[in-house]
Amino acid sequence: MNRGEPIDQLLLTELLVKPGSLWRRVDVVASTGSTNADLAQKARHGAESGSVLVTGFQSAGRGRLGRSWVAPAESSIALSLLVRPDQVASWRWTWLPLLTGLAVVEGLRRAADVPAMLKWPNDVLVRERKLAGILAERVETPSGPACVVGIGLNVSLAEDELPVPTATSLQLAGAATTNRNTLIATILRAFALIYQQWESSDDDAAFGAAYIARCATIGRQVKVVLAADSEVTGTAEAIDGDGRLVVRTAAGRRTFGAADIVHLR
Ligand SMILES: O=C(O)CCCC[C@@H]1SC[C@@H]2NC(=O)N[C@@H]21
Repeated sequence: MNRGEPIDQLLLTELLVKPGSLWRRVDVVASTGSTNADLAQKARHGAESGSVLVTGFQSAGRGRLGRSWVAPAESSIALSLLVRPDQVASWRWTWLPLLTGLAVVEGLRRAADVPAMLKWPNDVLVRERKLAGILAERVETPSGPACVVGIGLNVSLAEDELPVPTATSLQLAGAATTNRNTLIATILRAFALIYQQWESSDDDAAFGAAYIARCATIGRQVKVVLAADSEVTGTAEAIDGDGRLVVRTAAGRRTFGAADIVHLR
C-alpha cells in the first residue's frame, strides 16, 4: 500500500482560508469515527459555514441509505464540509448533493486527470467503477438548518484493498497525482465555485445542464433499486427541476428522489 504524504492542516489552511473565500477553517485529525457525525456535532455548537474536517481514517464512516463507508487507513480521504445556505430557499437544497458530485468530478478531472463521471445522484465513477461517494445530511442547529456534506475518496487503495470489486481508486485509475493535499484543495476550490454560483443564482436549469454533462446515467438502461427490496428498470431520461431522476419504464414515467442505480448498458 502506498500510504502517501500526510494530510497537512497548515498547508490546507494556507491554500484555502483566505479573505473572501468560502472556507473559514480546516481541521485535520489523524482518525475519527465519522467526519460527518463530528462536524454535525460542531455545527450544533455553532461552527461556522465554511468549516472543513478531514481525516485519513474513519472507524464508523457513514454511507448513503444507512450503509457504512469503509476505507483502509491513510490510503483514502474522508472529509466533511459545513455550509449554512441561509439565503437559499429550502426546496433548492436538494441540489446540494448533486452539485457536490459535480464539484468532485471537476476537481478530480483537473487535479488527477481521470475521466470521472457521475452516477445519479452523486457516486463518482471512473470507467464505471466507484471512486468516491458523497453523503449530504441536513442538521438542525440553534442558528437554523445547516448542511454537512461528506466526501469519501479512494486514493491509493490497491486492488485487494477495495471494499467491493466494483470500486476503484485514483492509483488504480492511473491518476496524474495521488497527493491528498492537492486533491483536497482542488476539490474544495471546485466546490466553492459551484456553491457560490448556486447560492447567488436560482437558475437550477443551468446547474441541471452542467450536472447532466457529467452524468453517465442519462440515456442509459438502468435498474432502480428501491429501499423496500423492489426494483424498477427503464431508461434514465432526465433530471427534473428538483434534481430527481426521471425514468421511462414499461408502465410509464417514474421519478425518483433517492435510490440506488445500476447502469445496465
Ligand atoms: O457513497 C456513499 O454511500 C456515501 C459515502 C460518504 C462517505 C463520506 S467519508 C466522509 C464523510 N463522513 C462519513 O461518515 N461519511 C462521509
